[in-house]
Amino acid sequence: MALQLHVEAVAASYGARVVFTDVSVELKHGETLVVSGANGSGKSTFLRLLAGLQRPERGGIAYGYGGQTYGPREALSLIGWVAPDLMLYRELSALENLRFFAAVRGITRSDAELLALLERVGLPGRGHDRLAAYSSGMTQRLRYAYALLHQPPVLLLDEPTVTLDERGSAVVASIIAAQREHGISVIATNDPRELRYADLLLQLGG
Ligand SMILES: Nc1ncnc2c1ncn2[C@@H]1O[C@H](COP(=O)(O)OP(=O)(O)OP(=O)(O)O)[C@@H](O)[C@H]1O
Repeated sequence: MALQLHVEAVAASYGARVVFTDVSVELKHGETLVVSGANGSGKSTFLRLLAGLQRPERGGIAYGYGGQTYGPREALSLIGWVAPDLMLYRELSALENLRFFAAVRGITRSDAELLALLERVGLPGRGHDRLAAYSSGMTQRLRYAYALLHQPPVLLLDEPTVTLDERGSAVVASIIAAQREHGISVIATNDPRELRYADLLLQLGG
């Protein structure tokens, strides 16, 4: 099914601090939007609005999918989210984390499917290790497994390759490429190397 994102004249503030105003974007199925800008320009805030974790002060955000329109808060099952502040359970193994989040989402995944997903993100043979024993780059890889668990047509990636090595960055590149078949990606980044993913570029902060 085709997925579109419509963002119209959106503004965000925290109290008296205006982060951005009048941001509009149209994203079609298969496209990748890169959101760029200096520290504090509002990249994470923009992704949080798209994920329905925060409401815009003004303007509208809507996803079109299968002939229906969804606001961000109604679109949770359509969205996969990777961000540095995404918390996973350190006292559980990778596999247990994925089983838990599958249950929370009300989806059924066999252990074989979950292990295949871990292999896809570059964690073969590490499914039974507790996260407390994971490095920061391994934890970031697991965030991708979490985000892809329900095969979402919308992938929201905040600082996608933070803490990842070259092979980890290559895994991310293949996930973004695969997402072009499946829906859209929105990437918030300060890393100039990641501008190459952009079909559309949104520059925040002037
Ligand atoms: N929960 C919050 N309460 C108050 N102000 C906030 C909050 N979150 C963000 N801000 C402010 O909003 C502005 C934008 O922050 P945001 O994290 O969206 O920027 P960013 O472009 O993602 O930054 P970075 O590149 O450092 O990750 C900053 O001035 C920040 O201080």
